[in-house]
Amino acid sequence: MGNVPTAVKHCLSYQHLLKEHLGVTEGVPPEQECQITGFPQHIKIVEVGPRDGLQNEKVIVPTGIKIELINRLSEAGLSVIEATSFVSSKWVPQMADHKEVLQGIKKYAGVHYPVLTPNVQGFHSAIAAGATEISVFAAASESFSKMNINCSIEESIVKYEEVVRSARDMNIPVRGYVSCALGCPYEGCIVPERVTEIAKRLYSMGCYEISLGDTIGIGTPGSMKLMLDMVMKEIPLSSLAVHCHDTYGQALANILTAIQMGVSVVDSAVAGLGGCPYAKGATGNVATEDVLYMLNGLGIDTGVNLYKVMDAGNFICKALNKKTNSKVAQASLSS
Ligand SMILES: CC(C)(COP(=O)([O-])OP(=O)([O-])OC[C@H]1O[C@@H](n2cnc3c(N)ncnc32)[C@H](O)[C@@H]1OP(=O)([O-])[O-])[C@@H](O)C(=O)NCCC(=O)NCCSC(=O)C[C@@](C)(O)CC(=O)[O-]
Repeated sequence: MGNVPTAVKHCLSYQHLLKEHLGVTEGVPPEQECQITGFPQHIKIVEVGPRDGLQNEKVIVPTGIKIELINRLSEAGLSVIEATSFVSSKWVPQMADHKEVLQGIKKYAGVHYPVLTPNVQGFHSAIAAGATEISVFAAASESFSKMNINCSIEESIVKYEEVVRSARDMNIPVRGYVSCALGCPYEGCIVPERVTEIAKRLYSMGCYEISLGDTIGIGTPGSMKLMLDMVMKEIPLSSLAVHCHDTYGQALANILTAIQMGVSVVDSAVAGLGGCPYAKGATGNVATEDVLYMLNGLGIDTGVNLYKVMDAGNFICKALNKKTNSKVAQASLSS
């Protein structure tokens, strides 16, 4: 839990809401009574806002703003912050300043700053810019793979094998994404067998963690459970993460389902920023603030200070001239 005091850890929890916002003074259960058994005791949040959250912004965000956002997120106690992506600037112009961002941020002790790399070219650029952890991103949908990275799933796996081999030679940890794990914007339904197969291939080539992406936020607790039931037979639970977008308002329910099944790594984006340039209509990732509020209410430790994440959310929303997508931040701003 680091050195975040308990009072802060539980800020904006159910108890806080009752006492501070609704003025209830009697019968408020102590925090520990809200710790529901059967959940992981600690959840690692992977903050993807600076990359997944910003990559879809049409107006180029100044590099200094991106750097300040990441620094604020580091100060909030997040242990993993996906900083940028080393993809082609012709494909994703918003990430063209990857080198400047990675080199400009303050590197906090104990905080990991992975970056996306689609091929060996991206890997070498990332390493030259000082990356110490990378992610590769495959899809469970053939059409999405073509649209997103201009190659088939099989071709992407061959490229990633080369990236992972190069990374292993340099002791660089690699995270693997499987997009369209609960549905595809072009093909619709994606069967769990396909997701499992791609996840297994990424895991066997050496990815230490597999993040299962509901790219278009179409999943429900039912489809999340079906998919995880199958993937969990092939990949250790401790190596799985969920990456939920909130297009259909199901993200928190899907995350709750996943953590009830023992998943202990959750991706999210500050202020619910985001969307994928190659998944038309997909809205942002689940908001980090909302995930934290739910986990705080369950008495689950994250080591992250919700107030500081909200502050980072206010900062970036102001810079983008946008309203936050976080329900918790909205409620807090209006109270
Ligand atoms: C993968 C490529 C590069 C293939 O793009 P391509 O055009 O097929 O690549 P190519 O190898 O034929 O090269 C063409 C040009 O791109 C350059 N190039 C080639 N590679 C790189 C590189 N790494 N960095 C910089 N430049 C690069 C290369 O140098 C060349 O430049 P030119 O000679 O024309 O001047 C392209 O399709 C691309 O960059 N796609 C962007 C994909 C992306 O960022 N998508 C969004 C992130 S994924 C996501 O959001 C989903 C996720 C992860 O969040 C999970 C979920 O929600 O599901």
